[in-house]
Amino acid sequence: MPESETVIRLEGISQVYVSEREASLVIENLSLHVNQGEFVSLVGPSGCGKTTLLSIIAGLLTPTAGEVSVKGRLVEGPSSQVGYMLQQDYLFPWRTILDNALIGLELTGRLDDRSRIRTRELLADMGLAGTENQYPSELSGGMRQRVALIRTLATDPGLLLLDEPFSALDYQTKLQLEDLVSDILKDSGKTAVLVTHDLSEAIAVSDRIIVLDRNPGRIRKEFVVPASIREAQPFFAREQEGFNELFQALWSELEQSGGGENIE
Ligand SMILES: Nc1ncnc2c1ncn2[C@@H]1O[C@H](COP(=O)(O)OP(=O)(O)OP(=O)(O)O)[C@@H](O)[C@H]1O
Repeated sequence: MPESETVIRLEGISQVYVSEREASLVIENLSLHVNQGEFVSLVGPSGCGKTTLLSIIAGLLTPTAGEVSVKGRLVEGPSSQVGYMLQQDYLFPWRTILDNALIGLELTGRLDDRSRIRTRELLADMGLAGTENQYPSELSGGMRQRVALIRTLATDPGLLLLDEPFSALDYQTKLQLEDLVSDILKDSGKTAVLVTHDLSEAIAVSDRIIVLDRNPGRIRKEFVVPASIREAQPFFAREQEGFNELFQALWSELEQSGGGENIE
């Protein structure tokens, strides 16, 4: 793979958290490359360092050791190249839906007529036309999470970091949002890293799945999702040949890593 096609490069990453009582090695010597347009999921037992890794890629946390670069640049802090979406929508209750969706553009000094029109289009594309002047409390959980997604996409980041963005949603809404996110990423050629405890979700949306071990966090095993599953929309991916076999293989790895307890 040529250098230019690698979007995320983690080299020898270690993370030690130090508290008053102890120092704990949470991630040890982890290296990972993610290529342009790839959708990679991180799965693993609770506490194996998945969110810590996303924070390091996002530039919110400087690793204790190792190097991280995004699109060939060393990460030294947050960048508008990277969009981060979390399990909770963190919409501001006092701002309207449109103003919530525009906040990233506002904060990065890129709010103009064009970006405002584009954000309104995104709201309409995602079935939220007519909600622009409403407040978050007037919307359902699934609608609010779509607004959070639009807020993340409005700044047009090349890389999306998704930390369990669908886990608080009901099953039907979760499937709809998986399809939506997958379509958007495929159409725009964006790169994404998803943290999830849901193995079916990981298989349905990803090109590659990384299973992590804990104490300390390391890569245990990597699975490439077969083309027939990758090419199907997430909803139909679950019916493809090979889906159940991959689910069993992932489940077995997670059990051995001691992480069966939170896995769906
Ligand atoms: N700021 C911090 N200070 C000290 N320890 C931390 C800090 N953040 C995380 N940890 C610890 O580091 C370990 C990894 O946490 P992290 O949240 O990255 O794991 P995770 O794999 O995302 O877990 P989960 O699946 O439960 O969300 C855990 O043991 C956690 O308690």
